[in-house]
Amino acid sequence: MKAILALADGRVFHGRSIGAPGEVTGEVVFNTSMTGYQEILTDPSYAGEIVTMTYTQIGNYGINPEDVESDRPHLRGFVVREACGFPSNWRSTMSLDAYLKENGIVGIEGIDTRALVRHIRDRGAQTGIISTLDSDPESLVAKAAGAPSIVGQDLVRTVTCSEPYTWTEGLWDLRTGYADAGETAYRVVAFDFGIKRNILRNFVARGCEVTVVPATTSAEDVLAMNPDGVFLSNGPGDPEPVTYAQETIRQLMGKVPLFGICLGHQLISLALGGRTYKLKFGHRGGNQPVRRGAGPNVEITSQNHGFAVDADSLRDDALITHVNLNDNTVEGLRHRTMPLFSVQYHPEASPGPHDANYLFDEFIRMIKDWKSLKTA
Ligand SMILES: NC(=O)CC[C@H](N)C(=O)O
Repeated sequence: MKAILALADGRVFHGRSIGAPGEVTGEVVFNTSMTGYQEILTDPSYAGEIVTMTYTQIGNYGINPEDVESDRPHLRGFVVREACGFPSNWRSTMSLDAYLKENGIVGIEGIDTRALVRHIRDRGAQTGIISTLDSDPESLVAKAAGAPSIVGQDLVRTVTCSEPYTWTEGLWDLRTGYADAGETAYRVVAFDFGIKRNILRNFVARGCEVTVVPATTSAEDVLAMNPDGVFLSNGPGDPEPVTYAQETIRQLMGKVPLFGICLGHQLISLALGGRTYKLKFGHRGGNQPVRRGAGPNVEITSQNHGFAVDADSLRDDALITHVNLNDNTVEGLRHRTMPLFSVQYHPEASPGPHDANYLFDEFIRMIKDWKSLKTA
């Protein structure tokens, strides 16, 4: 079956349908990871986005029920050069195409993804449409141009959990699979703005009793749970309209150690009085170089964000700890007096890289120090 991808600025690509038939609009972005397509499909941060994979063949190790970051795919559409129809992997239980169909995700293959990515890099990420229903390019471009922009929308409300829950699964091991929770020493409350499971697994692996709470939970309710630390998760879309979370974070600052990843980092920055802005085409991939501190230390990181924190908008009480070496944008910060730090990238990255995994240990250290101060 034929499918068309059209961009708001008039560029049109003709290809073949993969996954479900239909028509979807969203922000067209690209990801340069060579592996991890299951994690990308199920990362709630991609809600509202049509994701293009730059790697030429996707689906070659199939789909398994374990390598997921949430219970279902969240992105709006999926664009690949070639969707592999004959996966080879002992863990695979179905093909990419079957998985997309089962979950109602509209996709397209067989287009020149290099041309698409160069276009987005030159002109910027923008709204687009994938359709198997409408074959008129002009009509599709008009629909893409008329689709709502990702800027100004609160997409967190569309992915957050409705009730608090406890998380007990630890990290995965090749021989034994996912670990069970062992003895717990710290109580962590994790805000679900679109949380990825591997973050929760990293907390469990470090002896945390983890309670996940909805995005709209009040500071008062969180403090009533008597946490040793509070985590602010990744999540989709523009951080600016998520004002309720910024207010909650403002109320929690200085009362309990805080750690934020990606959207959580952006929300912390806004709560500190900073500003965020939309990047031209974002950072999405597994090889983004980040400089740590002022010295020569570089981490290769996994990233997925379309917005960034404006360095000039941060006051002196926020110390910029990490910087992206491709474009010098802010990748991490720490407060000079309050127990609080955050990163724009993903220390939990599954399938890696794992250079930044030490950040979970830093949070545990911060919790320990805070606990000993309280009891001193
Ligand atoms: N992974 C994330 O948390 C992404 C944060 C935010 N939605 C952005 O695109 O910048």
